[in-house]
Amino acid sequence: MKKFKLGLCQLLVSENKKENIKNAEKMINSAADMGAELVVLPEMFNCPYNNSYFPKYAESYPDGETIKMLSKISKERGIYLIGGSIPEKDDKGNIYNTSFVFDKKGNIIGKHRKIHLFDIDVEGKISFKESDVLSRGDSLTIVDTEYCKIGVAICYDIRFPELFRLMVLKGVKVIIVPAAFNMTTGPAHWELLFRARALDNQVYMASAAPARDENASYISYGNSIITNPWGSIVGKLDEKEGILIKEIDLNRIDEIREQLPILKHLRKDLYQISLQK
Ligand SMILES: O=C(O)CCC(=O)C(=O)O
Repeated sequence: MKKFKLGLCQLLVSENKKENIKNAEKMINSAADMGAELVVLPEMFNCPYNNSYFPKYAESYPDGETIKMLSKISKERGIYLIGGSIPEKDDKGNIYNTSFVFDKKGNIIGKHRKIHLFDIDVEGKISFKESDVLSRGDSLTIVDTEYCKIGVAICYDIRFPELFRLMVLKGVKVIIVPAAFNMTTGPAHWELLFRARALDNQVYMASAAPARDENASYISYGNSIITNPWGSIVGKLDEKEGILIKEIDLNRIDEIREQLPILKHLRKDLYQISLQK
């Protein structure tokens, strides 16, 4: 199948975990009602994006309440679901920023633990140090679907082009990056990063972000987005809660790669990137 409908859910995240889970379920249902076959949630959609909340909101696979809801709804609605991300606890007590991915029968088909932790300090604007609380993941995440291979990364991961090129060299055609940019780096870099990764790799890129809450300790930029292999924006939300549904046409990837064969023109005799683990 060369075309499918992608749905992004941009939801408002509160301090109430149960409410967040309920809201996510409601929005997934709406996206499915609107015809989405692959639905995406934002980064940390069940928990405010703040280190002090992550340990308390963390849950383990497979018994966590958020994880169970995601599996149930993907089965009920017969959709692929990229469950944004949530704080995940392993059996050693490490906490990760993790995206759980489900197929149309509610089976888990992928689990991405954010590889690059968001440790930044932009003077006078924003500081964040995920590594104070979170551990980092160590693997690429690629899932097989009936449409194509789909890559998954989380937020700050998008700033590392090697990761995306590696996924594309492994045959990925669509890359989903649940994210929560902020009011400093969002206006400056958000669109640019999604357009650039799509253009560099001639793939579709998409992200769902939390809706903006001006009273939160970390203010999300919102602007959930889909970019295409030509580097253009296919659709984008504003800062409010909302759902974006767009058709993904995989034929466009083949056409553009035929006309502008940059992946064929790689000088692998001169340079190469490889996975070390
Ligand atoms: O890279 C950025 O500017 C934002 C990253 C971020 O918010 C995150 O990784 O959660």
